[in-house]
Amino acid sequence: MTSRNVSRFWEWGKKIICVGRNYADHAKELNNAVPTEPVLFLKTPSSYLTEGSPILIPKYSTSVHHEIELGVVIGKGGTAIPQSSAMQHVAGYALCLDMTARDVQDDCKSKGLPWTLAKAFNTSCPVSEFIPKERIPDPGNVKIWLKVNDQMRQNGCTSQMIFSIPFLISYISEIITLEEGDLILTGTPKGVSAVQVHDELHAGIDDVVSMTFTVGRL
Ligand SMILES: CC(=O)CC(=O)C(=O)O
Ligand SMILES: [Mg+2]
Repeated sequence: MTSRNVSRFWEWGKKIICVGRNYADHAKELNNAVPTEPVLFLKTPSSYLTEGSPILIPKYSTSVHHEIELGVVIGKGGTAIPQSSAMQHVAGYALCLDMTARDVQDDCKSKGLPWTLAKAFNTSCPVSEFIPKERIPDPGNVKIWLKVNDQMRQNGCTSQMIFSIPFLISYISEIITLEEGDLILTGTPKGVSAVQVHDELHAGIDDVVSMTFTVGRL
């Protein structure tokens, strides 16, 4: 059997589990309650996008927002993983965008429908190169930022997260077995806004990684 390299996790087609409203400042900017339990939703493997290809706004949306997030790449699977050993299951990280069709999400929310159309469309999960675990010794204190056409739009720190990475791994794995190659998106800080065709999105974690994506339309 040929062994696969987790540093190309987006090619594996594993789960993308997203945490919503994990930063109080972002929950408040969208008039959402600050959660007392993690809010979870999923993206599909066809959401993945790597640098060099454009983010495509779906035909059914006129308001796709950027959400910059730290992604956690699972290296060792497990079910009901205790918080105390959760970090042993992490292979590394990726800077990620949770592109969101906000107009569609608002409509789904008002009708009590799931967020799939808003969150899981093709190209809705642009990712950076894989960041080995050793390069981020404290993932609970990492600055993540995003500029649109050179203007800073999001500039947050993972220390603002309501639920920590070990807690999230433990919580999620009680419900959904985690596997090697799965990705957890840990939520976005404030500053989300709509992107336009031809916009350039440039994002980074200082001294660790940066990534650039352009925006197109289907
Ligand atoms: C309201 C949202 O879209 C939640 C979300 O994805 C987040 O990162 O927060
Ligand atoms: Mg998000």
